[in-house]
Amino acid sequence: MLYHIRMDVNLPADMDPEERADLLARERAYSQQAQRDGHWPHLWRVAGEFANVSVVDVADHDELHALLSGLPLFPYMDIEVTPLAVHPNKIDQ
Ligand SMILES: O=C(O)C[C@H]1C=CC(=O)O1
Repeated sequence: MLYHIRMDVNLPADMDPEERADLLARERAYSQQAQRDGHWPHLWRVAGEFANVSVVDVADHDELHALLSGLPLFPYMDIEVTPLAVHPNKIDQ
C-alpha cells in the first residue's frame, strides 16, 4: 500500500547540539535503510521548510505505524498521512 506522508520537524531551539547531531544522524541511517529496503520510494524536502513529503510503500496501516513511530525524530514531528489509491485515468498501471 502506498501512502503520501508530510512530516514537519519541530526540534526545540534550545536542544543540546550534540543531542541534535546524534538524533539527525540516527534519523538519516533509519530512513536510508528504509529506502534501501524499498519502503520509502520518495523523499523530498519541502523547499524552505524543515519538512518533507514522502511516499512510503508498506503492507498495511500497522506496518506504516511501525515505520513512522520508529523514526528517531518521531517525538518531534507532526505527521500527516494520506492513503493513496490507483487513479482510474492513469495510463501506466
Ligand atoms: O529531514 C527530515 O525531513 C526528517 C526526516 C525524515 C526522513 C529523514 O531522513 O529525515
